[in-house]
Amino acid sequence: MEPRFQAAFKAMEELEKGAIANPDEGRMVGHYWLRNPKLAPNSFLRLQIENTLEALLKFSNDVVSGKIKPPSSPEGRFTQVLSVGIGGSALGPQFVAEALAPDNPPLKIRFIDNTDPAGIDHQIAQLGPELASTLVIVISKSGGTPETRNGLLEVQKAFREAGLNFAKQGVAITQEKSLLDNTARIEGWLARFPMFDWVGGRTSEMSAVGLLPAALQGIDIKEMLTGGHLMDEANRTTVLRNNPAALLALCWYWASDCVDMVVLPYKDSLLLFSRYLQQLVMESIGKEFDLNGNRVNQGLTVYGNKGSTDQHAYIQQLRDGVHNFFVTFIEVLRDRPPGHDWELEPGVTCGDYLFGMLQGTRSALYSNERESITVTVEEVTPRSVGALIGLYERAVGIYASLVNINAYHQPGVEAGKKAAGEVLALQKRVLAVLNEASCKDPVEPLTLEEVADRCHATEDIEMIYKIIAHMAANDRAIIAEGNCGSPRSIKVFLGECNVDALYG
Ligand SMILES: O=P(O)(O)OC[C@H]1O[C@](O)(CO)[C@@H](O)[C@@H]1O
Repeated sequence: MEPRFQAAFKAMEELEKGAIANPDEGRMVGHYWLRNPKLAPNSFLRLQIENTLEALLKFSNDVVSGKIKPPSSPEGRFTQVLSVGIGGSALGPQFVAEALAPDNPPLKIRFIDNTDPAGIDHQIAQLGPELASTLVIVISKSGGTPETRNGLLEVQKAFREAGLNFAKQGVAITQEKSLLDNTARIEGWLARFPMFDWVGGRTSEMSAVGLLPAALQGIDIKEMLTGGHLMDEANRTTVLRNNPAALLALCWYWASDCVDMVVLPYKDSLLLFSRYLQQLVMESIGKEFDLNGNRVNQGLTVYGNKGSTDQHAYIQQLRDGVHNFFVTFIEVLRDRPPGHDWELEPGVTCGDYLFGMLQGTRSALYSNERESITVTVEEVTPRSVGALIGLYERAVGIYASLVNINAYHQPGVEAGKKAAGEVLALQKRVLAVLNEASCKDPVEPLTLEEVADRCHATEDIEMIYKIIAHMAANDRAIIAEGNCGSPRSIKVFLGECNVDALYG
């Protein structure tokens, strides 16, 4: 493997110097500069990074100290953060909050990371009167992701209904001049922080995306950056056996007949690490074509929660069942902060049990020829979390070089987004057809075949059935009579005719 690693190291060196490492999108890949701005290929980018860090530190200090206040909160200061974002604009902040937020943070954080109305309602309801002291951070690199836009619109509605001025409590993190940036600027939001073209969503935790929410929770973000920076330095050696990320990528390569990567941190606070890695690894490595255009269908499937909890869920299958995986144990040496430990039986602490479970599971797997990797950190601190993120970011990049794919684009995601748009367009046509039939006198109930025919979408009849079932279940003025279980029996019409839509 040595020559291939030397090629991967060279590619990484070029990437760090500002090469167009994401060729399809014509982009540089600069997340390593975030923790060492001196590496940035020019002084303009270096200053952008430094100024953004300085600005967000000042902003978070002012919010935490109460210098920046919400306009109409009885507490007189911000007490909550509501983060609206999805994918790379949520997973890092969620992981870091779970891993590092103190028990009583200066601001507590909540997330809206979906376009599920009930989920959004739940988050807003949980805030209750504290909405008045909630700082809403809307995070979207592109500034146009529909789920995030919907979350924003829902939150803004809640603010209006509570008689609050959203702009005075809203912060945008997005690329300059994106739709979100323009909205925030025109509406005069409290603050805006930039996302950079050369930082991908899934590697954005150490940009404003991850750093601002972390700082507001009282997490030492400079330590996170230091951890990432030190890890990057260790990963720059071209001596394979001394390079942690290269060794990790080598293990993945060695195990790549087993495409399932089970990540098991034995530490509750690292529960969301595997969820975070799911995007980082799968969106980066899961590719149809290699860089030469050959179909390769690459991928590593990441899952896992935490040990020893998962031992009582699926470890049975790992030990005895289908052998299509390798496990990564994340071992944390420090059980508790110093001075808090006690022996619950002579010579044994609670943490000793956790340790025993990890080692026992590892041995039990090994005895049945199931291989594993162990990543050990001394304790969960901002520095070690920064280092873990740095380790996996670099391992993904190196692995991508080994299998000759572009780790930094996500063409497959676009297909789903486009298809979702087509479903919503079809829904509008269905509504128009139903409206026309429902405006007749007498109303003309239609079968699904008739709806599909009039929509000129006979091939989409199943989707039309789904659209109608969904709308009928949601008080949308659609009346569907018949038996859901036998779609041919269904007849549909609207409860009222919308004359404007008919002629508009
Ligand atoms: O930050 P944005 O532009 O809203 O995108 C959110 C996420 O959507 C994706 O583009 C596709 O899932 C991710 O790569 C990204 O992290």
